[in-house]
Amino acid sequence: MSAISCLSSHTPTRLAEASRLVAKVGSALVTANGQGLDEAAIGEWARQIAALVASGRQVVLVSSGAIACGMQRLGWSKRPSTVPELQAAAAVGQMGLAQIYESAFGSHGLKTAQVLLTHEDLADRTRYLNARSTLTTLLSLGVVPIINENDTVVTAEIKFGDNDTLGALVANLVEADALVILTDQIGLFTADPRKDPNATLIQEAAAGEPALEAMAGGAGTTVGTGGMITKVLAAKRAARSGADTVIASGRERDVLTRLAAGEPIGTLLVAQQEPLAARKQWLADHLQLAGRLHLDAGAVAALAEGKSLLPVGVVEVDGEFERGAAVACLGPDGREVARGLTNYGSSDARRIARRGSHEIADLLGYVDAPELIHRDNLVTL
Ligand SMILES: Nc1ncnc2c1ncn2[C@@H]1O[C@H](COP(=O)(O)OP(=O)(O)O)[C@@H](O)[C@H]1O
Ligand SMILES: N[C@@H](CCC(=O)OP(=O)(O)O)C(=O)O
Repeated sequence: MSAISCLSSHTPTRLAEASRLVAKVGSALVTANGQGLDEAAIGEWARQIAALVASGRQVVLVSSGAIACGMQRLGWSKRPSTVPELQAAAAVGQMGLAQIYESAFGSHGLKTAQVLLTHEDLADRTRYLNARSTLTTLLSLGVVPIINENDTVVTAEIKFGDNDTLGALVANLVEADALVILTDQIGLFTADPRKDPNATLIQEAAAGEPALEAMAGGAGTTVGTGGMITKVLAAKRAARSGADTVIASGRERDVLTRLAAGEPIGTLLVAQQEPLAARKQWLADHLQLAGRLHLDAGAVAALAEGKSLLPVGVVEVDGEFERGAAVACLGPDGREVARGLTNYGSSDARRIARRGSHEIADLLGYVDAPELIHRDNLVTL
């Protein structure tokens, strides 16, 4: 049996016990492949989510489609190439999304809340905690939060871009039990089925299994962003907080309610690790880091054993950063092995790199801490 073959596809899945779910619907689905918002499909998901809420579950919906909807409202047949035009389309289209969700859920007696997030909102610890308490309050009030990226204010460099990543970060933020990614395929295939007619569906695998990344390709249409690779990586991220991920077709009849009843549909990517502590989770979810510390092999081994990072194991420091910044720790092969919040800014870190902790006072004239990164502020990857 290969590492990615079915584990237990005929037994009810853990989704049957999931009390908090994040469902993500992709651009291609929401907009019927860019042809304007698919009201019938949106009505179907709203009906199913209303049934889940009525049964005591909490559901967060991450919905794409602002840019595609805005393009249609503005009468643009081609996706614009400039960032301000894309942002303008998103601003126009987000109104369409909000309107349609409000009325679809309203017809089932449910209230919705619009939450637009950026990468920076989730990287800043205070804003992250604010977003978390707002979302959990909305859920406890029985409201369905509808989340999208705040496309209008972000620049290309700091965009989530695809909403799969955003869905995973939201699943971690609210500590969801499951992330359900609905798309235009019935699941993850061994290769892109648009290109390989012999591709077969993966029914179940471990989230984070490296072989999955080799199978997953890019977006299938010009409307979608990211494709399957971002979904596979999203499952890996969501697994860090213990959430299982399902990739399934949003056009499958009653897909959400059947999944929540434990029925195996699409591809189930099972979280296999113990959930990280909330603070470490936040650290692991940073998409951008302020600098990079190059470690020697001994330091890499020490981190793997759960120890703090001492300056003696750091051979080089890249970037300019302040004390308290989130930085990457790279092994001798250049791979990121850990990340953490540094006790020293970059210029001091350079001065104490390769030196024993007892030398810090002489080198800097002060000692903040004997470690460059304390193990409580460090997460290994
Ligand atoms: N291994 C794979 N299995 C299934 N689909 C794949 C695979 N690799 C690439 N794809 C493509 O990913 C597309 C879905 O991603 P995307 O276009 O970004 O949609 P969405 O807007 O739902 O995120 C599919 O239409 C398919 O063409
Ligand atoms: N935030 C963008 C969505 C980005 C996007 O298309 O993502 P995806 O649904 O993952 O292909 C929008 O609303 O247009």
